[in-house]
Amino acid sequence: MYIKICGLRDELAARVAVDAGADAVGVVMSEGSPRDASRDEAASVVAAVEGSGLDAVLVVRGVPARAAAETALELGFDVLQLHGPYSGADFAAALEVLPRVWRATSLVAEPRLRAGEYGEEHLLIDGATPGSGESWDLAALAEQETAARIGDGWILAGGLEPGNVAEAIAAARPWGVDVSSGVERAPGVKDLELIRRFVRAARS
Ligand SMILES: O=C(O)c1ccccc1NCC(=O)[C@H](O)[C@H](O)COP(=O)(O)O
Repeated sequence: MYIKICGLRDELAARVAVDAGADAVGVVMSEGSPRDASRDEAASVVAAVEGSGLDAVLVVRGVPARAAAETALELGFDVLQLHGPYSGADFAAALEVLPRVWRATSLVAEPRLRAGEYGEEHLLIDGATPGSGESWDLAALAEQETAARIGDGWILAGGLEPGNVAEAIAAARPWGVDVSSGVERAPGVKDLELIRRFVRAARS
């Protein structure tokens, strides 16, 4: 199970994610988010995971795709996660700059989702409001027709936490999981022990 800890802004939390056995760390650069990171904060997270084998993922919403990819490249990120209503053309533009781009959206916004439709490396299926910590109904993902249409290699997000991630994995059968609010003690403030517990629970 591939595990991404999202919304990091400091070196210590990034090192804890590495030591806990996560596969990726995410940095959100999105105005209005309680996790909106400065360039310096983003660079410190990238530096903390460099050489560890973890993917450093830049998460943006509402930023033009090519500009976001250029920022990801400049700051040393491995992956760009375009979150929200980006088009196939936006993905093509980002992919000209960076070879690894993920698409993040929800079944509410895009009921007919298919992994890889926009040339993305991975599809992240989130709840309706990214970074809200709100759980959503995973029943649709378990339906055979929907699961077959979506395909493989997708990441589940939205309202996950140490106490529910194992059950969510069993119900939805994703390739990976992503968490932000569920490993925080306040919006935007990561709890190091919850990061460790989340990774353990997702691997259990
Ligand atoms: O986390 C944010 O504040 C955010 C803001 C704008 C766009 C995306 C954002 N987060 C993206 C993520 O990948 C989150 O980890 C994902 O939505 C899950 O969040 P949560 O329900 O809090 O675990």
